Amino acid sequence: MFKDQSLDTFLDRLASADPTPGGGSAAAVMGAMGAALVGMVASLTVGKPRYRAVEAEMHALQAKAAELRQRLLAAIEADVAAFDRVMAAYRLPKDDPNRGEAIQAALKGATDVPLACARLCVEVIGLCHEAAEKGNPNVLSDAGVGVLAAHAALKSCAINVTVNLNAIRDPAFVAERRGELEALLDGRDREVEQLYNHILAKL
Ligand SMILES: Nc1nc(=O)c2c([nH]1)NC[C@@H]1CN(c3ccc(C(=O)N[C@@H](CCC(=O)O)C(=O)O)cc3)C=[N+]21
Repeated sequence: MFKDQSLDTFLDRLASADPTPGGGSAAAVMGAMGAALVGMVASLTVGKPRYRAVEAEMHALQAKAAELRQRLLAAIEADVAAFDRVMAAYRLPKDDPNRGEAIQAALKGATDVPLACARLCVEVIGLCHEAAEKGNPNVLSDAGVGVLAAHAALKSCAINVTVNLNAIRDPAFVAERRGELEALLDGRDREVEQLYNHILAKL
């Protein structure tokens, strides 16, 4: 399991010529890192008398961040499985009558994994706002790193969804997924840029 490997081993495998883990798994790692940074802000806020007013919210934030981190960590593995299936389908003999269908089915799976990951990243970005606004100000910069990581993850998921959709021949599937992706991305650059600038100004 990739998630149980050391960071060093994971990065070696990412850098290798093996197709997986690929950019899809890297996106999930970035998202998980964003969630972990929200967790850090919440952990450094709870239990301190100075932040008693936000104690309950910070506990909830901590729990939500932990859950999202767990789900994004699972997406590392899910993306490996989904993209391995794509590679395996492409490697079927060219004259195999099932090859085309196998590729299409695999591409759909390899689209839905990063799309699900994108949804989680949008949630992490939402949590970063709360961490920045109500968390311990000593770690405001960490909330900033978290939102940038989650945003990089979201946009990376969008790249993988898009590249796969471009090879899918089912117009209804493509339109539906593209629509959801656009909704997830809508206004996000501006939102993150604003939070980033707000954080920078308060450091
Ligand atoms: N959910 C998802 N996750 C991904 O990680 C993902 C994705 N979708 N969609 C597409 C991109 C691109 N990507 C590649 C990785 C390795 C090769 C690769 O190893 N190519 C070899 C050929 C390999 C072979 O044919 O055996 C080469 O170019 O020489 C290609 C493409 C992963 N992506």
